[in-house]
Amino acid sequence: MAPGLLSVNDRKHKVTVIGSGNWGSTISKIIAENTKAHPNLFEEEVQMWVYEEEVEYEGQTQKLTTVINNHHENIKYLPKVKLPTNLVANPSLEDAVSNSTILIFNLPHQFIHRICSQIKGKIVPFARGISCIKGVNVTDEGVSLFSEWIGDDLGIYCGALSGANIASEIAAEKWSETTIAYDPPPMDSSRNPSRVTTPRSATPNRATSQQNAAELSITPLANMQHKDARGRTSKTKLTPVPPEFPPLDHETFKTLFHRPYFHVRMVSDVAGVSLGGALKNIVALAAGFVDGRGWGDNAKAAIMRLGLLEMVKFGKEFFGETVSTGTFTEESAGVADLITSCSGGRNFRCAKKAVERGISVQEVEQTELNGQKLQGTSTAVEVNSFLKRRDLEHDYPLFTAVFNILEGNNTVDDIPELVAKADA
Ligand SMILES: NC(=O)c1ccc[n+]([C@@H]2O[C@H](COP(=O)([O-])OP(=O)(O)OC[C@H]3O[C@@H](n4cnc5c(N)ncnc54)[C@H](O)[C@@H]3O)[C@@H](O)[C@H]2O)c1
Ligand SMILES: O=P(O)(O)OC[C@H](O)CO
Repeated sequence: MAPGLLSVNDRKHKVTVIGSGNWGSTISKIIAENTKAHPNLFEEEVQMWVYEEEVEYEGQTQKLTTVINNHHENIKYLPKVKLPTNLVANPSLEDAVSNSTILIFNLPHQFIHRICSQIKGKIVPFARGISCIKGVNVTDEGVSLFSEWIGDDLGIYCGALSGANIASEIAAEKWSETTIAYDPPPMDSSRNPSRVTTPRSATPNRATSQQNAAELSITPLANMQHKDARGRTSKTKLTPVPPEFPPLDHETFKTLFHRPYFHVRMVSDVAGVSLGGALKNIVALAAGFVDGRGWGDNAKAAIMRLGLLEMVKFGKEFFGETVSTGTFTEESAGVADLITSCSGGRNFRCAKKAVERGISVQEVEQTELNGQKLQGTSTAVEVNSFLKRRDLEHDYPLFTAVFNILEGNNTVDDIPELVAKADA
């Protein structure tokens, strides 16, 4: 090689996780284990941005970041789980993301807008993101995915991770599966022809044929305008990943997240994966309501069936026919997440306790979750305001019932009659 020239893949990716809650800390643990295991691809040290707060530890008031860095445990949001020593808690958002080429967004969805405005223009231009956020972004104009919103706001490409993933089980290294949707512009995977790629299926849930073709040839940068799986052209003109870095493709992301106890399936349906994670939280509240009322497993199964139908309908109606029904019915991000969330998720548990005690779900959240945040309550309100503006509440009777129960307009006893309209 000529002196001064970098060989392909001389550089490594630096990874930052933005968020350090129950799931943020668990995903950080997984990633730090994998960066250590794959030094050819990633810098070993992983940054984890922590929303700083004071905690009581060993009889003293200390900063949460200090406790995490000294004792390798997030005592507030993921207690009793040892975190890898190559995971560094950082209270400065700007510092945590500086020079990072992979950004993992993992925090309650209500905080993401402010976080993005803080780091806009301060990240590596060719960085790529993965959103682990379970929620949808609802504005007056409509509903969008956080992966899209993050990508457009920061001028990067962002995929999505979601699955049947109760954090505490995964942190304890109990086996589970997840789904990562990543459908980047062809240029990302095209500029490294030396990389060996395996042929991918042509089903809508696998890498697109556009990607396959792109991996085998160099795509001129002039042709960078990219349509994703649902035909949406990104507003962002992306900066290509330089050739001295390993490509940021399905293979690299699978390597970053896959563990023996955390199995990853890569797909391209970003909308389906994101919507599955967001909407199942509304259904999990309904499952908690009927369980708290003492109606048993048959009622809960009915809620899951109706919930799945409304999830698929919502995806098809507002995100187009290119959202794959298979994502909802076959992937961890769909039906599996629905089942686990309706069995033991926080939304389910808090809704159940609320009915048992005759108090609001928000009161249970405040008293029982030690700072962790429910996503189902705000998603139910946001989705309802979106449907109401379009006069579509009646087409989504379960989502609407959950909203009205949260608001005190209906009770759990009204659910059978309200959802019967779905079958009428
Ligand atoms: N916990 C799970 O089992 C799980 C599993 C899969 C996906 N998710 C999803 O992952 C996302 C993150 O969830 P989580 O469980 O890590 O969070 P969490 O429920 O533990 O929320 C607490 C986090 O919010 C942070 N926070 C509080 N106030 C803040 C503020 N003003 N600004 C910024 N951050 C603030 C806290 O520091 C803490 O990190 C959510 O969308 C959730 O639905 C959670
Ligand atoms: O605890 P929940 O209800 O936020 O759900 C956690 C995960 O999303 C389950 O996959």
